[in-house]
Order: sequence, then C-alpha cells, then structure tokens
Amino acid sequence: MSMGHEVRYRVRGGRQLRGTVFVQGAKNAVLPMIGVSLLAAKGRTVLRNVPIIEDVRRAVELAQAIGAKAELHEAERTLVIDASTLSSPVLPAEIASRFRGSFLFVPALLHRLGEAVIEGVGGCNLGSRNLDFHYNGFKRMGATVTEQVSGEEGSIHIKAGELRGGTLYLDTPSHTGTENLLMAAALGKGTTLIKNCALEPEVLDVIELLSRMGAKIKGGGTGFITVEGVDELTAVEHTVMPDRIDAGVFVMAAAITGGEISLVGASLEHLGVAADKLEQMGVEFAQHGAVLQVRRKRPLRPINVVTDEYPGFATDLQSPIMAVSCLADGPSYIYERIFDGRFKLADELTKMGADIDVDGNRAKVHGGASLRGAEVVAHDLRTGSALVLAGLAAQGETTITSAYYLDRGHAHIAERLSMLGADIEREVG
Ligand SMILES: CC(=O)N[C@H]1[C@@H](OP(=O)(O)OP(=O)(O)OC[C@H]2O[C@@H](n3ccc(=O)[nH]c3=O)[C@H](O)[C@@H]2O)O[C@H](CO)[C@@H](O)[C@@H]1O
Ligand SMILES: C=C(OP(=O)(O)O)C(=O)O
Repeated sequence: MSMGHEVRYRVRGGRQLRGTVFVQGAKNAVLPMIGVSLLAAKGRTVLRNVPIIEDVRRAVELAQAIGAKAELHEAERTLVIDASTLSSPVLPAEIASRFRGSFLFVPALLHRLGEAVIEGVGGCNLGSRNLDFHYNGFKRMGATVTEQVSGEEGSIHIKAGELRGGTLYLDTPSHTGTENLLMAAALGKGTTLIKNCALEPEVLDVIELLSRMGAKIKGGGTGFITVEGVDELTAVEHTVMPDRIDAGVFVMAAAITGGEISLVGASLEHLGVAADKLEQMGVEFAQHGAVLQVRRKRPLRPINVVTDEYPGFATDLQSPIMAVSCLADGPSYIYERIFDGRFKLADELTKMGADIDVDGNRAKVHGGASLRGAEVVAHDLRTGSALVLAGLAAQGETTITSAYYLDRGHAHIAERLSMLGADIEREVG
C-alpha cells in the first residue's frame, strides 16, 4: 500500500483513563451506505454521524472518481451524495486498492451503468480474503464475470444488462457479501432469496437505510432475507449507527488501565459475546440509556475467546483482547475462526515483553507480563488499536509505525484518548 507519508503514534503508559468519550459512527455501516447511496439515480443522500476516518475519505474520492458528487462536511460529520451524475464504471486501483469497502460500489455500477471494472480491492491483510460468494451471487443474477490480465496488472470486469432475482446463498455469512447481494437484489427484477446472511448490526442498519429508500426487504437478522426488486430507490437522510468495534476498544482502554469511563453511544447488546468475555476478565458494565459506563477495579483474569459471526466474539476485537490478556493473571486461549492470518500482533506484543505462543489459528497468551514500551508496527487496523492499548499499559514509551492503518478505522483516536487522560500523540512525516 502506498501511503505517501508515515504516520506514527507515540504512547507513554501508566495512566488510568477517566471521563466521557463519544463513540464514532460505524465504519462498517457507513461504507456500504455510501455504496447504497449510489443506487439512487436522483436526489441527494445525506448521511449523518459519519466517522471522519481514512476509509471514508477514500470512499468519497472513489465516489467522485466514478462521477458522483460527494461532499464530506467533516465538522458536521455529514456526507452529502448526489449520484445522478454517475458516469464511469471503473474503480481505479490507486483508490480502490486502499480499502475493502470499494467493492461495495459494484452493485450500484451494475444497476446504473450495466458494468463494473475492478482494478483492485484493498482492506487489511488478514490472510486470504476471497470474494467468490459475491461473484457467484452476481452470476446467479445474470451477470458475467471475467478476469483480464495484462502484465503485472489485472482487473475484473462484471457486466449485467439487468440483474434478475433468484435464489442466492453465502457459504458462510459474509458481512460485505450480504450487503452486496442485498444491493444487487434491491433494484433487481423479481424476487430474491438470500440464504445464510450475516446478522451483524451494521447489516441491519444498511437494511433500514435501503428500506427507507423504498426497497422491499424482509427477514433481516434471521439468516434468510427476501428482497422484492423495485424500479427505483429514493435518496433519503440517515444517521449511521455507532461503531461497536470503536466502543469495544475504549472499553478495553478502561480495562487495561484499570480506569472508569462513560461511553456515549455504546451498546452492550452490540458487543455481543465480547461484553461477557470482558466481564469474565473483571470489567464492570452499567448501561444507562445510550451511555455505557465501564470500570475495572479487580485484577484482570484470563479468558478463552473464540471469534465468530455476530453475536459471537467479533474478529475485529480479537487483536485488542489479545493485548489485554497479556496482563491477565494466567493463560488465555484465543481461537481465530474467521480469518486465517490475523495473529501478526503476537510478534509486536512480544517486542513489548509479552509471552504468546501461536499455532495456526490458535494462540496461547501466557499472561502475567509487565509490558514495556518499544517500537512496534501496525500491520493492520486492529493490530494498531491493540498496540495503542498495550502502550497505555506499558512502562515507558511505545512508538507505533505504519499507523495509517489505525486512521483507516478510528477517528481522532489520540484526541479522544487524551481527553480521558492518556499520554498519546499522533505524528506525521
Ligand atoms: C468493510 C467491512 O465490513 N469489513 C468487515 C467485514 O469484512 P468482509 O466482509 O471482507 O468479511 P467476510 O465476512 O466477507 O469474510 C469472512 C470470511 O469469509 C471468507 N469469504 C468471504 C467472502 C467470500 O466471497 N468468500 C470467502 O471465502 C473470507 O475470506 C473470510 O475468511 O467483515 C469482517 C468479519 O466480520 C470484518 O473483520 C471486517 O471489518
Ligand atoms: C478488517 C477490517 O476492515 P476491512 O474489511 O475494511 O479491511 C477491520 O475493520 O478490522
């Protein structure tokens, strides 16, 4: 990934966090919603509570590159999109390969322009990340998918005169796969049944937006979704749900420092099994309406974590909890079931004094470590947030390099942690 400039975070550990923090809007909801807004052939979609993160900036650039008018009003956290001018089917590599959400633009290109050319798809490198469920679904709806290779460069061309409803399935409940097939079916001809859909809260938020635009969708949250295609979708205004992964990282910041914080916009329910695991470790929760209060007073206890689709333990919180479990008073066991290469963090934590054995998709964290500051690398977004957590609990200074990844998914993380009393700075250059 070309970054242009180097982003670093410097964290000096040892402070307990206290105070109130605002949870950002959800990255994994706003990205599909930008794809959804491109389905509206006229009008302006207004998205509120948009997280000001690098992935959103890339999505805005990509929307502009294909001819939409997209304005991100950062201070207002509002994105206004007019997709009436959509004109190019090409998702150019230099933007699209910098974030995973770029692939969520494909259904709009198919519906509006009859084709999509994918020069690259990005996202965190977590091992193999296939897209076959998406392609198979588009094909079952009548699209043709061809790969073109010229020299080192390759691109994928998808064509569809029209997308027709049918029976679709996902081998496993892919998050973006469900969203892409929903968008394809929403303006498709006839009725579509999608089996084995993702149940994540972000998918339900996307269904809510689509429904308010006029889509006919039943069964969200059940694993079987039925979509009756409509001829057009109307641009509307929608507020993006809070980011449960961002919330989880702040809960863990309180947990790893032994602090007490109030999270505005966090929901215990959305944390799923992660909330129960954190409780087992010694975190105390109290939900007061939309404010979640969190504290940790007792010593951290070890845990077993198995990542799973929602409401199971979210894979995006797996790296952060590995950092927390380094300080538990015994061995923790982590089994990563969603991705086959999501343990790059272990080597970085080892540089800070942790003791972790990795065997394939299983890790044993020995616990009882006292972490010390070191120079470490954020290999991906959640490795980055986990290293910030480790830095908050370490003695001395931790420098996290390649931290562009952290900015992909967390808005103003240094400012928000500083407001809670953390000693953290972001540096560029
Ligand atoms: C932008 C976005 O929303 N990203 C999230 C989304 O990623 P993303 O939607 O890419 O993740 P998926 O749910 O699709 O992937 C889960 C697993 O299924 C496999 N798979 C997926 C699709 C496919 O066509 N074939 C296939 O084999 C993947 O290789 C992976 O092992 O869900 C992940 C799992 O909750 C999260 O970590 C990401 O933060
Ligand atoms: C894996 C992640 O994101 P993406 O799918 O956008 O790479 C993530 O949010 O941790």
